[in-house]
Amino acid sequence: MKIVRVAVAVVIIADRVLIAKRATHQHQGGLWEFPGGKIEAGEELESALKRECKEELDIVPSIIKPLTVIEHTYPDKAVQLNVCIVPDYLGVPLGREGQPLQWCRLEKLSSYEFPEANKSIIELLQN
Ligand SMILES: Nc1nc2c([nH]c(=O)n2[C@@H]2O[C@H](COP(=O)(O)OP(=O)(O)OP(=O)(O)O)[C@@H](O)[C@H]2O)c(=O)[nH]1
Ligand SMILES: [Mg+2]
Repeated sequence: MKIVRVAVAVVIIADRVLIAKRATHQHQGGLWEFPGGKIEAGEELESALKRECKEELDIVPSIIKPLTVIEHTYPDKAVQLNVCIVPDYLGVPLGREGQPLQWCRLEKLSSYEFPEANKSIIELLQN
């Protein structure tokens, strides 16, 4: 299976993380996620992350710190999540694609339903 490379932004301010709800028609629809999306051919991770943050949240990350890379194979799709921490940004986040947003306390992350691949990200964030 071809691996889809994805840029994932974990926007954290103090003890809260910005999460978004995936639309029902999307892959892993109805679950919560960290904003982000597919890295285009020839695109750098940072550029993809900034582009997705603008497209999905209308913010511009001012600091980007690589956190981890996670490879996960769903029954229908293989993904490589390139997860970055965004501890600062310009603008005011809004769900530009109509997706609900939530500032979730780190300790509460486990009470939201995320795609399987996110489990180890959440563990990392909470430890
Ligand atoms: N953005 C994002 N994608 C995730 C997460 N966890 C996870 O397994 N994925 C998977 O990564 C893949 C790509 O993400 P995406 O659907 O947001 O890509 P995109 O923004 O380019 O969307 P589009 O294809 O609707 O245009 C999806 O298959 C999605 O299920 C996550 O926390 N955030
Ligand atoms: Mg996306």
